[in-house]
Amino acid sequence: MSLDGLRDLSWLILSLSLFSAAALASVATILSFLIRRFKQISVWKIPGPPSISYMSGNYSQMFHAGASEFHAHLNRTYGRVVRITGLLSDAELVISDARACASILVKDQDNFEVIEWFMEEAFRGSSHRLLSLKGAHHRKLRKQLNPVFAPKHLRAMVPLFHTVAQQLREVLENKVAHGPQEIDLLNWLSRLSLEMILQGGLGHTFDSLNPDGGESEFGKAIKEFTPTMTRLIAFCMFFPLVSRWPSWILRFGAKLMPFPMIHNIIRVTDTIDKHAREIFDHKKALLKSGEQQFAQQISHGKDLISVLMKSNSDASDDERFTDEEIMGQMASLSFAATDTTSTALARIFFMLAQHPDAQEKLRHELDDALAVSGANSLGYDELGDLPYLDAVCKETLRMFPPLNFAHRVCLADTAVPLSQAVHTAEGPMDTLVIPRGTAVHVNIIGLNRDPYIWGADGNEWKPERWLAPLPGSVLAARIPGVYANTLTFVGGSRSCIGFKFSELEMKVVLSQLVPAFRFSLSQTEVIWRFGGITSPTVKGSDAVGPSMPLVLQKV
Ligand code: HEM
Repeated sequence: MSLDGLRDLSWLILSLSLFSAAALASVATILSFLIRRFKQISVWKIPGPPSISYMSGNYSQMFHAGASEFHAHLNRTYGRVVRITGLLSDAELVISDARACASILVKDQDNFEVIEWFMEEAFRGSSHRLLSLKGAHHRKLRKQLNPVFAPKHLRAMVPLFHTVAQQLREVLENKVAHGPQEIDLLNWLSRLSLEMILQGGLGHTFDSLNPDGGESEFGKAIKEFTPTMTRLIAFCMFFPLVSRWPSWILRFGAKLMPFPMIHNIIRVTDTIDKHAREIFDHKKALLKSGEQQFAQQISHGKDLISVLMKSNSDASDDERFTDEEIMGQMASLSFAATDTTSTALARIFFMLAQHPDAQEKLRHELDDALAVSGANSLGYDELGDLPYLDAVCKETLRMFPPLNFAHRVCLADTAVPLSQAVHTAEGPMDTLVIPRGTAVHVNIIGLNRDPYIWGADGNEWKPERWLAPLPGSVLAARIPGVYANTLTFVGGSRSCIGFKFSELEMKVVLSQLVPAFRFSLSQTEVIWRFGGITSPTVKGSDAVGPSMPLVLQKV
């Protein structure tokens, strides 16, 4: 056979193989869908809202900026277990039943994969990452990482937190030096939270609180991460089908897809990775140069990644983090820590502005504590001993969790017990059988406000509820959360690793700003919009993005 003939034959074989592989993959996908549809018959019996579109089901009601009202409607009308319709009329579940949440988040957690981290894994370039890992590998790395967040390391971080918070205090003092001013506080809290995790988490700075400086490329990418990810939730139904594929294939396929939001997430994660690598290389070089050089970092070597790198040098081979894993950690910590904490802080200041009495009470408590300490800032134990400060944080995080949902996808058919039976047309159902591939939205805000748990005033912001013993119904519910009987930081091995870091950061910032400024609502109406993280926006200014004007006045 001639050379040309051989070439034609190999092309033919290659084309046929590709065609057969594509045909097989399509048949497998369709079969998997059909099997799931069949298994989902029991899920369809669960009451839920009518679908409004064959293509997108209830997604346009569930995941748009004004969706909070729809989420509350689901709880009011259908209760703690609600069936909604997803993409291509797939059945999905929205669950705030405490026992079911305990099964999904803790007991049977290996059967319920985190959609966001999974997607992060799919779209990131490097072959090693940390918090996007699953099952045993995730548990192993999480176990190794937990000590980095131990109280002794957080305690050492308090002076650094105060320095950053004081920097913000000075910026704001300059702004209100000649009288009360309306200030977009969210903008400053976002810069502050970024700087806190940069300095406290990574031992680095982008000088984010410089009033003359712009936003860093890293900061922009961090801000874009969660909203971009949330837009991708519609694709979650396909993940169980591809979850075992290597990430380089997923990434290659994702680049070929005609969806700008997928290209966006690749760009965002690449940018975060690029900066994480630069910061890591710098830290590694310092560590090599010796203890003295390492301590010259902005955090004096007390940041989380420095602690990890130092303990890593002494770790045994099988416990040692690879460089790639440390970098993956740096990226994950940065985006997990920034917008969550800044919007939580923004909500606290907003509530204090709405409730001047509570603001005054908090100011008194902080002023008294400062007077007793005789210093210009409160230490770790002093901050931990202030009951009203604690109550304000807990109540705000209960009523307004920055993340309304923890999204999961079921990886294996699972029987999930319920605290309270669901009433279907065919009678009560006290165990849910969730088929593989079903998306499950753990309804954090629904459980945090459940009137059967928290009482008839569960929907009201009342810090005082934390100053007395909690009602027996709260303890009886056995809420599987790591923080204050709420799901704000969820529970199980996937719970928020940084919740104590975040709590401490919030308390430090409140202790610096509340004694210095009086906060009141401005004439401009602020509304809170759902979008992965619930954030404030000026009513009618959709294009401008999140912002929260408040009036600040020197005390
Ligand atoms: C008010 C602030 C915060 C809130 C409300 C919050 C909430 C959460 C929630 C709900 C999860 C679980 C998501 C899921 O399972 O679907 C989570 C995970 C995580 N958070 Fe936070 N977070 C906050 C601050 C922080 C901070 C400051 C850090 C780092 C210093 C951090 C680091 C992480 C990491 C690394 C994970 C993944 C844990 C894992 O998969 O093992 N978070 N967070």
